[in-house]
Amino acid sequence: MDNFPVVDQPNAFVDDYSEENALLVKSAVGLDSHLQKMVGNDFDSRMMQRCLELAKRATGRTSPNPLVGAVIVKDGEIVGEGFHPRAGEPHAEVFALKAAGDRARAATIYVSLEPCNHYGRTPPCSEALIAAGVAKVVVGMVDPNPLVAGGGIARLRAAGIEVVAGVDEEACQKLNEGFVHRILYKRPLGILKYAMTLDGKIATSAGHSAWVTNRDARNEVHQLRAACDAVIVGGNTVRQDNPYLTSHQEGANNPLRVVMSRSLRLPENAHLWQTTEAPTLVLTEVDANPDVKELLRKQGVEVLELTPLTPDKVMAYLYERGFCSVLWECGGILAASAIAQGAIQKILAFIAPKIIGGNNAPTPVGDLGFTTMTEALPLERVSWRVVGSDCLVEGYLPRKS
Ligand SMILES: Nc1c(N[C@@H]2O[C@H](COP(=O)(O)O)[C@@H](O)[C@H]2O)[nH]c(=O)[nH]c1=O
Ligand SMILES: [Zn+2]
Repeated sequence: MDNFPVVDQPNAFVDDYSEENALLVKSAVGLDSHLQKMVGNDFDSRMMQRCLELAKRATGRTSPNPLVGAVIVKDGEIVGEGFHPRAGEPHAEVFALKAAGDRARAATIYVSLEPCNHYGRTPPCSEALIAAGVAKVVVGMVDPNPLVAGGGIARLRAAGIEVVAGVDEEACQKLNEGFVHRILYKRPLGILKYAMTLDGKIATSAGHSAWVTNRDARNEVHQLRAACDAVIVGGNTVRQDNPYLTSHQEGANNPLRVVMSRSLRLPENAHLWQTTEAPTLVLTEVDANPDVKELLRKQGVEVLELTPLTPDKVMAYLYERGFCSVLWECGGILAASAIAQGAIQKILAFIAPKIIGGNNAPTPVGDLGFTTMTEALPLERVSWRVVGSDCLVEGYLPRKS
């Protein structure tokens, strides 16, 4: 399944694309002669799904840019593919065009995000598509970036190219929800993830939390981390759980591990400082213990002072750092503060069918100051699915007006 040379070596294939590779890709997508006869939405949707598959090859590596995939089809055959590997490198369309060469002329290109129309770190893809002589462009979603925002589509149409927009739009939007949020609100998308028992506890009253969920759910969390730019915990979580916060997957992205600690009462030896597969950033306040700062820095940990250290300030800082999505894996007190400050938009709650009891056992979200049920935050766009023996509930917090 993984043997697409054009995909596994995104940059190499610019020069390396061969007829043989084209055939490999073609058969991998299942474009046999009977599928070549598919027309209209089924075919468009299939090609857009392929774009998304390609885009995901760069999961966690493109911020502040989006994940984008492109496929060029000529006479029912894929003649070029590409994806955006990271910010500063060519866009998906450019890789696909290089791969297709002359075969791009009069072809259709599928791209999961509207082609850009601006000179950024790279020249506009709209002009590259016009120069290559493509006949039709099928777009997944319009680019919310004000530098593009429909301008790419308009430019292509003005050049006489047929443009179809909105194919599998929902899936395209979902893949880049962090990028879209970043562009619209000038903050990374905040995702609060927690694992609780059926009676709403994240640990026993003695603080023991390994493990609430089953292995499948934990694997899912690792994948989630690989798709995020940063993961945030508070000092308490470091002291109690001594987590790694990595994606635990060979070759996958690891997020920046962020610890928020005003007091800097942190253990001298923690997995976070002793593992090097992912960078660690400790955020604290200006007057925090200088000895601990020194000790952390000596262990290769980046230490920064943000005073006052609040969730919104942290998200503002991570936005400046170019991040699109940030995973909050903190305890209830920090989670409540992050929700109250609007630092969290999305909730992922793993629910394990276990009962732990205990009046003092911690819960996923601390006090929000609500006294009546009418104040409860109603999640929107809620969905749930079974992950191993657990249930995963996903939803979005309403935006404050
Ligand atoms: N990565 C990507 C696009 N990204 C668009 O271009 C912006 C970044 O431009 P630049 O700084 O030049 O890389 C990014 O914010 C988004 O609006 N566009 C596309 O057509 N295809 C791509 O593969
Ligand atoms: Zn572009």
